[in-house]
Amino acid sequence: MLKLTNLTKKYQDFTLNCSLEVRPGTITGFIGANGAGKSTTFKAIMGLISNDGGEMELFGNNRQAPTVEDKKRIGAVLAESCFSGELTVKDISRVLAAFYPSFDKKLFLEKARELSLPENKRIKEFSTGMKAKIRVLSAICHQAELLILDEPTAGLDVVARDQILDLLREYVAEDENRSILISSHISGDLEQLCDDFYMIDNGQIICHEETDRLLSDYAVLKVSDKDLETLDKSYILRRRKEGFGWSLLTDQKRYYAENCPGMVVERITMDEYIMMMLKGETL
Ligand SMILES: Nc1ncnc2c1ncn2[C@@H]1O[C@H](COP(=O)(O)OP(=O)(O)OP(=O)(O)O)[C@@H](O)[C@H]1O
Repeated sequence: MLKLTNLTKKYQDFTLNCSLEVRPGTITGFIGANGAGKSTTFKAIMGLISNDGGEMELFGNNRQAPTVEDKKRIGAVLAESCFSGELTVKDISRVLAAFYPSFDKKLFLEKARELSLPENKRIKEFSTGMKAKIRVLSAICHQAELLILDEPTAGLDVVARDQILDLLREYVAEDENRSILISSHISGDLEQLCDDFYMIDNGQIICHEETDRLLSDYAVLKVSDKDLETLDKSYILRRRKEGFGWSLLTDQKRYYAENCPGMVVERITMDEYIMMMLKGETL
């Protein structure tokens, strides 16, 4: 569906070098700290900025940037983008119907009602959350095969976030070839939604993992300074100093549970994983 190989963008004090793949029928998460390079990657994929090297394969074709036809097959939500403040939901439905032959106006207006978006209010009078909802809705109502979503749930309350996540789940469930690439600072959203995820740090992809594997095989081990000295560290990915000793990130939870009786082996959340990967030391 989408494959980036060493896609490069150079700014004065920042270099992006990104390789990732979004397979048909999957939701791929894209995580990283502020300034890590997520929006730059999304903009490069959509051709909003030129790239300085690398390759992009989109719908099976090598591309420098998506063509007009490619764009009709993509639904995108990019940071800071929104419709003109003068438009209403009804106006937007007309604009999208004119651009996308496969735009489903009935679905759009129906979902807008479900999301409590008034049809005749202008976008400039919308709240931040309402704007976020209309952006996502606009991306999913033209039967796109690929969604590119940069922080689609930013600024939404818990209920609205849940509604958006449901929309995205429905979108993928309706057609097994549809895919999503999504970034979010809310790791719980990604944990619930994504099949796999990439983590980017300072412009470089530092890991790629299946979400199921993260939840089943990764763990945080809690050990004292003394225990750390004698521990088999073959499967330790990161360590962090704590008051009691060390927190250790492993991707071989069972190995330590079986071989180190008495050791505290804690289930990991996406948040802890991100913290360990970004703030922990390698051994
Ligand atoms: N137009 C630009 N000119 C120069 N540097 C830029 C430009 N756009 C982005 N950058 C730099 O590229 C780096 C990555 O920025 P980017 O917006 O991709 O991060 P991000 O991962 O999306 O962060 P956030 O989570 O805060 O949105 C930052 O150091 C930023 O200053």
